[in-house]
Amino acid sequence: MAQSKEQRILEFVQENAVKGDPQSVVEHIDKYCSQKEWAMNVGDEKGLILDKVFKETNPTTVLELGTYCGYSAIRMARLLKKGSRLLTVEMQPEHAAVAKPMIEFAGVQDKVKILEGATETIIPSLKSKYGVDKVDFVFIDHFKNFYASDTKLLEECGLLKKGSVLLADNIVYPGVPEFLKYVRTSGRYDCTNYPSHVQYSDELDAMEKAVFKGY
Ligand SMILES: O=C(c1ccccc1)c1ccc(O)c(O)c1[N+](=O)[O-]
Ligand SMILES: [Mg+2]
Repeated sequence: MAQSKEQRILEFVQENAVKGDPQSVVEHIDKYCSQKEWAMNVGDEKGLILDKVFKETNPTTVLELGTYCGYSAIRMARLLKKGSRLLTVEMQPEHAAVAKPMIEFAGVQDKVKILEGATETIIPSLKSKYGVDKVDFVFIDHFKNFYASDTKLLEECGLLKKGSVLLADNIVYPGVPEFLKYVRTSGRYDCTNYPSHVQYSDELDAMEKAVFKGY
């Protein structure tokens, strides 16, 4: 069977990056995806925004919606303080099958757990099945049509606390208008927009930070 783009990215990392060095893995994914084949990792420019907001939050419990090849999970895990954990949800098995060895190659497998399945199923199980009380930081980067419904689901499941930070990718491209309207008009979030560009491109994009104000 022909190799997928995601498998080619993994192979490039395994053959060129430094094993056990998450920064090297991140840099090599960016190198491949900027020079060889575009891919929907959050990328280097928006990755710096992710780093900044993540460091400001200094989270203990992190949730990611949309693992893809593991780039942003590895990027966040390299900044995670001791004793913290990152749960990342991926619906597509073929992506999870690449992300797992990618995360292991980066050496962050003890901090990162991939949850395979649909967010609408997994989010309601986080407390009972994974022992989550509240999430401090949520990076939202999965199916664009699910951003708004999954944000409301996080609220309904009691997973957010006053100060929980949501950071959403793709505010401009492909765009998430329902999510943006909800977080900006519900009265439940303090929002900040971070203009940027589509990964590995000059096209405009942005990220949105939405800080939960409490129930
Ligand atoms: O939807 C796409 C997309 C659309 C068209 C072609 C390829 C990807 C996309 C583009 C940039 C992203 O950062 C991203 O997260 C996604 N995504 O699918 O989740
Ligand atoms: Mg994205």
